[in-house]
Amino acid sequence: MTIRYIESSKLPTPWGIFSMHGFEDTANDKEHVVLSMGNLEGEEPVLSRIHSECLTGDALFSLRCDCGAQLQAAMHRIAQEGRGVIFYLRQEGRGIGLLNKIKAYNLQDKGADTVEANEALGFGADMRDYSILREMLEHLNIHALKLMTNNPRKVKALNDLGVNVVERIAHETGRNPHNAKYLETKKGKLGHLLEGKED
Ligand SMILES: Nc1nc2c(ncn2[C@@H]2O[C@H](COP(=O)(O)OP(=O)(O)OP(=O)(O)O)[C@@H](O)[C@H]2O)c(=O)[nH]1
Ligand SMILES: [Zn+2]
Repeated sequence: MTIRYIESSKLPTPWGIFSMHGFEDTANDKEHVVLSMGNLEGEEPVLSRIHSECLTGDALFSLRCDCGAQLQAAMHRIAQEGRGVIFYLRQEGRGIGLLNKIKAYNLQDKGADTVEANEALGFGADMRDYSILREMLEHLNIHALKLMTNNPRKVKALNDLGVNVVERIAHETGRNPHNAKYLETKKGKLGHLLEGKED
């Protein structure tokens, strides 16, 4: 058990008032945030987003990726349903960290794709670990997820951990001229289910 629940508060947003729950991973001092709305308990699967930190996309308006648009769309959808949860996991850069992601972006500026850049830096294409979710789900009394994602590998990784993902909900948004090649690489090399539709 490395996840410690710390405290909860309200988080008013443009889409509605979420509850914000703070967790600490005592194994590496990472601080994770969960946003929730409505009553998560009970048998009905919970509309969910498992979002990996992307400082550039989530906070700095970067158009290199689709993260910011996906986060906003998830908040909007949960607010519309009145019930759901967003796990904001501090796994920046698919687990390689912010500074390594900037190194990877530098290689992409010179022509590498997102996978080649990670590999040139000595990392796997995706270094994320979702195992901390189990303790968070237990704490929140969540039994089954309807997961907003385009990434079937994420669904498989979760199911392998014993997390009950009963449905995948396509979550495609935020395509623009700056991230079109990046999204094609995610589709071609990382297996993301993307139809290529414009917003
Ligand atoms: N290493 C690296 N990480 C990136 C790059 N672009 C975005 N990221 C990170 O990728 C993570 C998001 O993963 P994605 O592959 O976009 O999406 P996903 O979470 O696997 O799938 P979805 O649920 O469909 O969003 C965030 O942590 C971003 O910081 C990149 O070019 N290189
Ligand atoms: Zn991003």
